[in-house]
Amino acid sequence: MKAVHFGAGNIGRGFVGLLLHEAGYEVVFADVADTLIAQLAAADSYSVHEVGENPAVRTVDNFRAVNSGTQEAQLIEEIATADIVTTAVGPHILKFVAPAIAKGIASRAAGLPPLQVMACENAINATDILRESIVSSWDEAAGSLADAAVFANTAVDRIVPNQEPGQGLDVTVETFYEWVIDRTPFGGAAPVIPGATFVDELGPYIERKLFTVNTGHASAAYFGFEAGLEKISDAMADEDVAADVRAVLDETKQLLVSKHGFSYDEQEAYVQKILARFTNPHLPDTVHRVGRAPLRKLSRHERFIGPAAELAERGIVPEALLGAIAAALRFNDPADAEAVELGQILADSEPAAATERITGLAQDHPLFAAVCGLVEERKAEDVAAPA
Ligand SMILES: NC(=O)C1=CN([C@@H]2O[C@H](COP(=O)(O)OP(=O)(O)OC[C@H]3O[C@@H](n4cnc5c(N)ncnc54)[C@H](O)[C@@H]3O)[C@@H](O)[C@H]2O)C=CC1
Ligand SMILES: O=P(O)(O)OC[C@H]1O[C@](O)(CO)[C@@H](O)[C@@H]1O
Repeated sequence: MKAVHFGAGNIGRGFVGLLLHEAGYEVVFADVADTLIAQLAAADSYSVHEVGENPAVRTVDNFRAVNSGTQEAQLIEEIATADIVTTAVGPHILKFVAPAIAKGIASRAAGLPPLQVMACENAINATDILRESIVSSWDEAAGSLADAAVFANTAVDRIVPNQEPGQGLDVTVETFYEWVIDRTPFGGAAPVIPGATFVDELGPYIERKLFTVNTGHASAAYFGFEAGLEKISDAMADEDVAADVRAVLDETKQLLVSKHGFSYDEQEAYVQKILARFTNPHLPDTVHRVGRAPLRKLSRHERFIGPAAELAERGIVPEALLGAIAAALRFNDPADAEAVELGQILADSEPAAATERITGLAQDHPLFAAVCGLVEERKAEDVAAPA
């Protein structure tokens, strides 16, 4: 059994690649980072260090590597003969990996079972996003895409921080993980991945994960950044930050319980478990990594505006989420390209235009005025800031 996995970064090596390896797949890592691909090609194995409660070290071997930027023919051949293709490249990168996947699917020999494609990204229905891009570059002469590939959405959850320099290919991760996969597209022929959980209705799980783990984690990052703290565990040790994060998760809990019918107690237990994960002092995780890409995180259906908009539509003012959005607007990390772009939008545009551009909210949406007020405040701070 062979899996081609795009993105040999933190989640690629420390989570998806590990679980595919443990499921018995030979993993072919595809990435555009030359040094990383050279390291993987030269290595026989790497270690995944699980830190926190019940720490463990797992070894990954039986992998190969291909440079998806420079070795297209080899990549297409790997995909043509694979059982599974997965990605962990970032939601905005999916459109760039789609053409090679389309060509690989088109090159499959007649009689092979359909290629099983799963995007493992922090985005609602990331595989659908990938499939749309594959459809756009599909060559109709190759026959029916639906006969040649099956696409399943997934939700992935494991905190994998940026790795310390000098660690080589080894990855430090938290002990917890959850990979939830929509079983329904496989029609009885789902892959056997013991570390994954297959469900018949993925939607509520994806939304619960994004609006709890990711909303909470990013809130800790933005509140922590505002408080001048560096590590996520230090941010969570700060009483004010912890209380603000808790208040945010109370609001998303209210939405998730009423929208998806999770019981109050079940959601509370989920929140408690996640808050404990954020405090893990063994993870060298920073507010800069967890707060990365604020424009993506502030977009319309993402972890802040998504739940805040739905609460506002229900007549509820999401005070705590608005606090987190205000903190996100202050995430001016000069090393983060999206944070720099966010600063530029705030500087160059009028409040209403900036709000629309950053959040995708329509001006007549019940959340718009409150967010626009925050944008206005943020702009005033910049104007008032010393040069
Ligand atoms: N790190 C974490 O704790 C978690 C991350 N995620 C999601 O997993 C995805 C990946 O995140 P990380 O592994 O943290 O990022 P990362 O930056 O460590 O890894 C991404 C990898 O993708 C590669 N890449 C970029 N463009 C590419 C292309 N065109 N073709 C092939 N490879 C390409 C990069 O070189 C890099 O090695 C993101 O969607 C993220 O939201 C989900 C759950 C947890
Ligand atoms: O690219 P993103 O959305 O910041 O993804 C990383 C996030 O995913 C998580 O691992 C949660 O699964 C968080 O640790 C982290 O904040």
